[in-house]
Amino acid sequence: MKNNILKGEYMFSIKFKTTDELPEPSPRLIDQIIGQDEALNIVLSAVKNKRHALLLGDPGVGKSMMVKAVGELIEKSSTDFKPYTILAKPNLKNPEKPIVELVEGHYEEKVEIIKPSMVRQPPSILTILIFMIAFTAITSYLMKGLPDSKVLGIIATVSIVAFALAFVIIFLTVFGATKGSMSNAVSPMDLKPVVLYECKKRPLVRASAYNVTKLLGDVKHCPLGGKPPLGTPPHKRIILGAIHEAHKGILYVDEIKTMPPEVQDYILTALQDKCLAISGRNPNSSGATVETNPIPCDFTLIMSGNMDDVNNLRAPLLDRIDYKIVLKNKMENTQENRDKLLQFIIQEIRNNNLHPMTYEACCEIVKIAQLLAGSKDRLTLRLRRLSNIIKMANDIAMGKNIKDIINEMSEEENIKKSETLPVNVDKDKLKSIMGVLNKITEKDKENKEEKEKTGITATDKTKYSKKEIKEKEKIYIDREHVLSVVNTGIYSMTKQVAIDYLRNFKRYKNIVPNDSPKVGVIYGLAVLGSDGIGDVTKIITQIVDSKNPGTHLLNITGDLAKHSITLASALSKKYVSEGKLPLKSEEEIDLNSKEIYIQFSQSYSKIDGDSATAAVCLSIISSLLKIPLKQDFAITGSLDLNGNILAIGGVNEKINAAKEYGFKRVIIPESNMIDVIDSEGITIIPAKTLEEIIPLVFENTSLKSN
Ligand SMILES: Nc1ncnc2c1ncn2[C@@H]1O[C@H](COP(=O)(O)OP(=O)(O)OP(=O)(O)O)[C@@H](O)[C@H]1O
Repeated sequence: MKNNILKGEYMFSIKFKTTDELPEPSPRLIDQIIGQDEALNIVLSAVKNKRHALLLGDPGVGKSMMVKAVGELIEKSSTDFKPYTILAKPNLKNPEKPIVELVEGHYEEKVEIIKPSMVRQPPSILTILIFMIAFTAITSYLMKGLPDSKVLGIIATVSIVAFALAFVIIFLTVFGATKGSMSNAVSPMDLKPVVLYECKKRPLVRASAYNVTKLLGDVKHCPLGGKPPLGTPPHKRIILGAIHEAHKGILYVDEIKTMPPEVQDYILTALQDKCLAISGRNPNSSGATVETNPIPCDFTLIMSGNMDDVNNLRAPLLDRIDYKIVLKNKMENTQENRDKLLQFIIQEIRNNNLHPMTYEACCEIVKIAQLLAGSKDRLTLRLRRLSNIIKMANDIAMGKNIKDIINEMSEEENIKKSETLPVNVDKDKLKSIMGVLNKITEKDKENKEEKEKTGITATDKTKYSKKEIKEKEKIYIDREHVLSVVNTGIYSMTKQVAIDYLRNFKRYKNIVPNDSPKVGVIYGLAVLGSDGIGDVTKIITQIVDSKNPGTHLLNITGDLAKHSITLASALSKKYVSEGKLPLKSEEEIDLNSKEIYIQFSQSYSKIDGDSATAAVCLSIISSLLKIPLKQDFAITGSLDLNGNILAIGGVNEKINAAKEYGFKRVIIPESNMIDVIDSEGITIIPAKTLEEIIPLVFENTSLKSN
């Protein structure tokens, strides 16, 4: 039954031709999460008990989705939640320290009558003028009554100073700045409290770790012009942080890799004190001098990131996170899980408003899920990638392929060109001719497109009833559409680079599958890029007699590869010296005088890994014994010092490469057989030990007859 899963009949527990026959999936996000039951239960329990949690896992396994689903649930269970409002008020004693208050329950704005006595106003121009007149009158009166010229002189000096002072004040008031901008000026409107945030239901606030302002809040600076206008009092310039908006709810911080250390310190303080003051984040702005009182922020913290990102978190913060939850990136390939994958396909179609999918296309998606999981008995849970493939297959089904886009663009280009015709061409006439021509070709194109899509032409449409046309017009995402996404690799950069590399380079590669047997020449298998594709590598060994015996590696840069080839060299020498191999050697071999050269021919990219160990070992044995190797196979497999062939990665990509290059056989480690998804078109030989495969790879004439 397991072997048949790809042929169709046992793929899903439900029979259908297209997904539009299947029941609608649940609209609740929590029911839409597949394959992460364990993690989901822990997150739910953490949130219920107000414990902090850290979600770790590969990209696109559903970390954000899980938090959103939890948010949806808490929103609905907010019956015991008391709404609150956060207000900012001016601090008349110290304007740079505005007061932020949390008001529980429903907040109603009070219309406060502000007495002028509450406000300290700067002297007005009129006051200064009256003061000046009075001062002049008093001075002249005094001057009249004072006969002593010395006293007169003093008074005259004081008057000049007073006049000068008054002049400066008037000058500054009129020309330098407005009254409102003077340091202590407060208009009655500026005394009104400002509502910073109204929270009516248990909040789930999301912020990216790198967005410091969004996360911790800020005080806007007071630029000349712009907003806020010059002279806006500090309490009106406060921006609340996500950390405060999440009070009594959940704060979800993603992208922890990008969280600066000082932000981690602030979060730590907030977790400990359950409140955090806001001050201006930009040290060069006027906001930096403002600091509020500590504002309540009692939240449950959920953070997420990829596994390696955890290294960016400071130990004291990590220590305060109760649950560290690792999400799975694969699930077992059982019928129950394939049904879940089908549920995911239907969800994606519904959530993204896509066309329905045929049964065959769904089967292909399962196959891709296996390929991305790297094994036949696993299905990937990196579902964003699958979702992208489904969306792109939908676009292709709608006829939006790359060629169409280029055609559309060149049509626009043609129209633009016609706009810039030489002056002697009658543009209007040309346009009308082009219009007629375009109409004719458009009709043809329409008919052709319609026929391709629905089997009926646009002109034929008149012959069918509305219901029949609707049925025929329906677009389905088919297997071909899914395959064209996968084959072009448009969902992955590394895959495209690998495809491009192979497309350009393959024709220059000196790979001759199924050639006559050759000494020291063997074909190994590799995978290019992390999401890459398989490739065949020609490995050649040459041995020369020398006084400096040793093994030299060519084209090898990776450390692991270097070590594995040292192992292969040692093991091959051991086999040859012991003479236990079932191979006829032509002559006695003096291993002490052999210098071994191993070349990974035409491999210009960085090579690493140990999956070529078995191939290299066979190649050295062949060269030492001068026995030709068959050329109809490619081989992959790591080796241990006892000659056991060990499992490798990317087996399916490697098998595909051997198939594509036209090899008849491929030898893989026996332990990798569980991973093989598609064995059609090539003979797969599982191997446990090196000795076991010797009769299969060397020419029969070279084998000892026991
Ligand atoms: N377990 C899942 N069940 C159903 N759909 C999923 C699941 N995981 C991912 N998806 C699909 O992939 C999309 C992206 O998932 P999400 O953003 O939650 O991934 P993530 O783990 O937060 O990724 P990243 O680490 O890149 O932020 C979802 O909107 C959904 O369509």
